[in-house]
Amino acid sequence: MKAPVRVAVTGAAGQISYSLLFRIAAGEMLGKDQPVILQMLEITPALNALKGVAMELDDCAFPLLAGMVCTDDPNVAFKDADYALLVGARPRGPGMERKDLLEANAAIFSVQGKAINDHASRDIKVLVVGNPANTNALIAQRNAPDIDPRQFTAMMRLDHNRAMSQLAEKTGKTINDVKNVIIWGNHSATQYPDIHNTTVDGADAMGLIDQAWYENDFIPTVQQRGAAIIEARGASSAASAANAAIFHMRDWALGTPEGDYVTMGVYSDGSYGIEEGLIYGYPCTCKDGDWTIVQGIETNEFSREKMAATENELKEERDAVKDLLPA
Ligand SMILES: NC(=O)c1ccc[n+]([C@@H]2O[C@H](COP(=O)([O-])OP(=O)(O)OC[C@H]3O[C@@H](n4cnc5c(N)ncnc54)[C@H](O)[C@@H]3O)[C@@H](O)[C@H]2O)c1
Ligand SMILES: O=C(O)C[C@H](O)C(=O)O
Repeated sequence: MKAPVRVAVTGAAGQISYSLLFRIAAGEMLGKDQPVILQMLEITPALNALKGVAMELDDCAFPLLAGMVCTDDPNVAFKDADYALLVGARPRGPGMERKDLLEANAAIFSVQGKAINDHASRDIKVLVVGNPANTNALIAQRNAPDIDPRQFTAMMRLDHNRAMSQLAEKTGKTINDVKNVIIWGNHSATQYPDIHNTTVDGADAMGLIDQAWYENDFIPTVQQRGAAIIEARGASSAASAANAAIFHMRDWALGTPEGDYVTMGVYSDGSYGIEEGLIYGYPCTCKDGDWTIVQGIETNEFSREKMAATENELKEERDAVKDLLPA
């Protein structure tokens, strides 16, 4: 048996975490041979609810669950953490854009970035789920100057999965047939779902659909899917968000399959002309616990315009929280 790793999860009594923690403890994120210690963070008034979640985790008798910590102190939650899933934040309601949450949520991520900097493993892998995820990831990263910025990522995988599923349905194929989808940019309504390099059952995706469906149906459906779920459920996506978090971390830790790539919100190195230092959705492959931005993808004018629009929104969000970004 491997030595246990420490996985910090914030917002651990919230709705996403209720779909997330049990799957992590079951080995679906880091493998069926990897014991985990769950270090769960909540705000003080939610500690009793968190206790209930911990009791249920106990009652599952998961062989891989090697320990649990329940706390309202970020310094305790991130102590020696090897992985951190930053879920705890307010979700949006009907009629809101995700960036409307910036004011409510941004401060959470500066505090947690500092706690990660001071207490976590130097090799920690951080995934930010709480919205607006890319800019919250930027805030956490900038408040953790002693940790490599590449170790802070934002969740774009839900958008990626949504795009795969829409395309499989449209073409009458299965998810397993869809390869190399990209969601460029921000986890917001400006994200750009790009299928110019996608194949479906080996065929070029753009050849299987028409441009009008791509522009007027597919792109807005994927961009607005979070709002559509809120409208239908009366609450933001939870199980699918937890699933995307599991997939993101699993692929980062254990590697992406040969011949496919995934979308991750990662620290821009200037690839594809995007400003360095933004947390931007890029096509990535992962190997040996590290990610690489896929290079050499051709982008046409339509794509470049959309990639720039979502980049501009990320710059605006960054400028709106500049007080929380130490130089
Ligand atoms: N990136 C994505 O694709 C994606 C998908 C779905 C939801 N989200 C976002 O994830 C976040 C959580 O969603 P949810 O549905 O689980 O919300 P929720 O309200 O059910 O749970 C959030 C939990 O976070 C806790 N919390 C608040 N402040 C905290 C802090 N400082 N430290 C620790 N815990 C704290 C709350 O007490 C609550 O239990 C929201 O911001 C939502 O918009 C992102
Ligand atoms: O849309 C939201 O506010 C929740 C989440 O980001 C989603 O995409 O489902």
